[in-house]
Amino acid sequence: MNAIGVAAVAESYQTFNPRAYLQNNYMPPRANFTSEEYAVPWKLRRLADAFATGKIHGKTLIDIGSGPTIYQLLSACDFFEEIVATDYLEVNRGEIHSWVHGDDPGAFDWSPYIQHVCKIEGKGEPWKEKEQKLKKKLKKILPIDVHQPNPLGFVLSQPADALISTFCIEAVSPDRPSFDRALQNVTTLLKPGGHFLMIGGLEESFYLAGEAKLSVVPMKEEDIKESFIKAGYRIHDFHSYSMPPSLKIGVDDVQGIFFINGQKSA
Ligand SMILES: Nc1ncnc2c1ncn2[C@@H]1O[C@@H](CSCCNC[C@@H]2Cc3ccc([N+](=O)[O-])cc3CN2)[C@@H](O)[C@H]1O
Repeated sequence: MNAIGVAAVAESYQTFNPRAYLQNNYMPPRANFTSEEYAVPWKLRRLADAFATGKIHGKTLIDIGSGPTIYQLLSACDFFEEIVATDYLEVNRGEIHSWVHGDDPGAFDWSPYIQHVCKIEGKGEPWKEKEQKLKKKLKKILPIDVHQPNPLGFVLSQPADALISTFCIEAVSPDRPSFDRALQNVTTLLKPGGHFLMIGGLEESFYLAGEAKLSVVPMKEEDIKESFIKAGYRIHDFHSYSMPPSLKIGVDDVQGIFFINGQKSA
């Protein structure tokens, strides 16, 4: 492991500002729900379609590097008994805790996301029901370090039935070998035969979150596929999205977004 690079990443995250990060990526123009040509509806569609197959379900889903967001869990919540959110930073775990417990008037408003997901899932589910369902299932919000062979420490009782992760591993890995090692580390948390849904940035080298400027290891489509195969996954589905110029707003240099559905070999 590139210990110096990983330490530098950890240092850079000390000034990560969750509110600035949410503003940059989860408010307009990126949070434009009018068409799936925009990034957020594209991501929500990928996740809704993956869970709609009914093939990804079980007792526990772990979200790797949740950040301060919960949108990535909205379509999953019908298919798991419990959902575990994780992040390296207490400030991000605190943002999720505030949303779950509704005890902070300044907490981020995810209702447009919940309404959009209910609409595209087409089950006629009232959005407040989905909101309550997710809050009830989000039972644990744990510290994680994907660079540790045992990313959750020894907290986990048994392997998860599925993993999900959005924009995390490429944004915390100084180089490709570190990315591959981190993917292998988190794969130990998943049962054989379990699915891992990952969304992330393509060809991204940096992003901003308030004072913090974070480095990202630029990954191409083929790099992601190769890393998943090396980590022992069968690739069930892969989609990529190209960032329109209107969404290149200076908060990062991301060129596109990938979605991958991998199944851990039994
Ligand atoms: N060692 C570690 N282990 C686990 N998690 C760790 C570790 N270190 C930091 N973390 C944790 O991982 C981080 C996850 S947020 C990473 C952001 N990724 C880049 C950003 C995301 C984004 C979002 C949306 C759109 N879009 O167009 O819609 C584009 C883009 C592209 N830019 C952060 O929560 C940190 O706290």
